Amino acid sequence: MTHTTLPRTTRTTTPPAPRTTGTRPSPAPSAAPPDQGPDPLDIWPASTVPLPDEDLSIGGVPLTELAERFGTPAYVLDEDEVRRRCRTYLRAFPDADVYYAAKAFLCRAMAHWVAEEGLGLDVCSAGELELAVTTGFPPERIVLHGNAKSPADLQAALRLGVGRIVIDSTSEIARLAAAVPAGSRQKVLIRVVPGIAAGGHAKIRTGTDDQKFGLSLADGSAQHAITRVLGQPRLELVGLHCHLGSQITAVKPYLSAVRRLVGLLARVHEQHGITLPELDLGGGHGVAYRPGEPALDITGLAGKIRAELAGGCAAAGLPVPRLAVEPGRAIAGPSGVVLYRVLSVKRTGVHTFVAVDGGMSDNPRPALYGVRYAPRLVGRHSTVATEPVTVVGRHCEAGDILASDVQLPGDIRPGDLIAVPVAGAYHLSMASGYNLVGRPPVVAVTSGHARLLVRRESLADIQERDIGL
Ligand SMILES: Cc1ncc(COP(=O)(O)O)c(C=O)c1O
Ligand SMILES: N[C@@H](CCCC[NH3+])C(=O)O
Repeated sequence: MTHTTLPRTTRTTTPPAPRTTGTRPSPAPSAAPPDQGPDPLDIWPASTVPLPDEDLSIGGVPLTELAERFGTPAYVLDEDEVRRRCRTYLRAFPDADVYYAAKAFLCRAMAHWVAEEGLGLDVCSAGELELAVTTGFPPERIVLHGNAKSPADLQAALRLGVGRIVIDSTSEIARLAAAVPAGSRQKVLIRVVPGIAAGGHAKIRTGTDDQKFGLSLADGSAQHAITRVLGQPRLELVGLHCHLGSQITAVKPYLSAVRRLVGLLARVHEQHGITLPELDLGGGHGVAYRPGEPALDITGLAGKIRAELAGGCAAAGLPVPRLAVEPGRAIAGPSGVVLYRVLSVKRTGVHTFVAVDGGMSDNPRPALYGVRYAPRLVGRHSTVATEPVTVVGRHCEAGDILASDVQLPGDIRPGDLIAVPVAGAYHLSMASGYNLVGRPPVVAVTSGHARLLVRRESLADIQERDIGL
């Protein structure tokens, strides 16, 4: 069996340092003194520089200028930060295939940057797939996922020639095999559930049994699926896949997964006499949403995975399979910032509610997982002491909370600009049309320039879809 390495033809060899690294004044005007905890800017893109009046620039562009030019709410993506994070992965995993998980955030520019950097792409729908391929993303560098792939997903994958399809259920096997044109073979992996609990919230843990993803090792479903796939001449089983969950900040669960999957590779070798050449460990690498929170160290993770894999394979008498990883959040998350304008401030006697012009329609994460963020007033220097406030959205739900119990100046008022870092992943990709407010635009910043990547969803867009009575 053969396997292909992701071509990295367009990647430049020396990653340039972020444009403004080293230009943050030290100490930064808005940075906390060392004895007062971590620097609040630690979780911002590396290009972030404090400006007068509590403004910040990202990619060389002041946030106040971006808010003026593009309106609010607006999502800002630091292109250099995205590229720098891609390169960190390629350096940490030089012998592996790194697939960016499009579900974290995808637009044409993002697909283009990721392709240029030499990564592959993990997609989970015909929509993500078509957007990437029509942007020029090489289909052979794409892996298709999904616990419930529709006929349209599979047809698009086969028509466009994706590199890998990850089998997630037994019923999918015959269906996929039947759709593969005669005379050709589709490379597939089997998504294995190793029975490992990891991830930032119960709703995003996928390595445990009894949830909707993958095929269990414990009950034999994974082994059964392997036998079934091997019986399909139009499918070429190239390896095993496993995705433990998301927002994982420890290395240990990954090492446990490696041990269990190497065990399965050894059993496959024994039972079927074949050596599977690939092992995809999925994504899930956690990031800090607030200063001082833990984040997974990618280079450390890579070294430990490599060692565990080499040791396990040597002990089992197997060659080391080619590794793949699928980071989403750790590439897109810290590269994005969202800007909101304050619309109202309400004091109930117990809480101060600072209501902004976005909300759960552009960021459902606090409502879904209780995630906490670190919003910041930008563009106005306040001399008033901070006090605890709750930043809420504009939607018709009391649970439309963006950040609870955060410190903002006591004179926070309508018209103020608020910026929230680590907003690049799973905000807009999970955005909804709730209350028909329209989804915010996406703006890229780099080298002192800003450009619109995705325009704001207008009332006309919304009305156009509704064909009437
Ligand atoms: C199969 C698969 N790969 C990769 C990812 C990316 O995860 P993360 O954004 O946490 O790195 C996900 C989402 O959790 C996933 O389901
Ligand atoms: N959507 C989740 C992560 C799930 C990842 C997709 N499998 C989040 O916002 O954290």
